[in-house]
Amino acid sequence: MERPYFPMFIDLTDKKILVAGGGTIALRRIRTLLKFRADIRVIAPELCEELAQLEEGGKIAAERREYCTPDIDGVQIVLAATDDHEVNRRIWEECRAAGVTVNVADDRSLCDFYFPSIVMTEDTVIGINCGGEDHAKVKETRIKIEEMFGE
Ligand SMILES: C[C@@]1(CC(=O)O)c2cc3[nH]c(cc4nc(cc5[nH]c(cc(n2)[C@H]1CCC(=O)O)[C@@](C)(CC(=O)O)[C@@H]5CCC(=O)O)C(CC(=O)O)=C4CCC(=O)O)c(CCC(=O)O)c3CC(=O)O
Ligand SMILES: NC(=O)C1=CN([C@@H]2O[C@H](COP(=O)(O)OP(=O)(O)OC[C@H]3O[C@@H](n4cnc5c(N)ncnc54)[C@H](O)[C@@H]3O)[C@@H](O)[C@H]2O)C=CC1
Repeated sequence: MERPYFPMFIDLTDKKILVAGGGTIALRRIRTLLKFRADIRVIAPELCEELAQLEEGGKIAAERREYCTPDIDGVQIVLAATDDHEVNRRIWEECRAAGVTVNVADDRSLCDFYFPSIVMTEDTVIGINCGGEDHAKVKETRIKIEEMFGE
């Protein structure tokens, strides 16, 4: 690994998280974040069906419109997960300028942190990452660990 990132286990219960984008990747990541009782707001012109259900169930807040700059005010963590590279890059620039921690799903070079793959048991949380270099290996490793725990 050329540039390993430090795995830091943080309390999400007091953090506001903004997710720009409401598609497949946003959904996968929000499902993970909800296990850690995060406070999540989604901004996207279109939300996939499952995210709409999470909104109806009161699990997340959502607004159906394009991302705009004031959305990052008062937020601690931002996930840029739209399908528009320019928008994701603009979000990164604005978060950088405002000192907000940001992850950009379509560009590993613009990630303050990588989104981990997670195996969670009753008393253990295992985060997996390959330094941004091998998404497939992260997934394989997650499956191996799940098998180890009999999940
Ligand atoms: C660097 C990182 C930054 C970050 O986003 O945080 C990143 C970046 C990128 N991923 C891309 C593609 C894919 N990623 C996956 C899967 C996962 N990717 C995840 C994490 C990360 N992905 C971060 C660290 C990873 C590491 O350490 O290597 C996981 C663990 C977590 C999660 O996403 O929930 C999850 C596995 C979860 C599990 O199964 O357990 C699949 C497969 C699939 O979707 O099934 C594909 C499609 C196939 C392929 O390309 O391999 C692209 C190109 C996008 C494009 O083409 O536009 C980029 C952009 C780039 O590399 O610059
Ligand atoms: N890091 C990872 O693991 C992976 C990342 N990707 C990347 O993630 C990104 C998202 O992919 P998917 O979720 O599959 O796309 P998708 O097409 O399912 O969803 C895109 C979402 O972005 C929203 N969107 C578009 N313009 C927007 C704007 N201006 N403001 C707010 N929201 C906006 C759309 O309304 C939609 O909800 C892509 O850039 C893709 O390349 C894809 C696969 C894996």
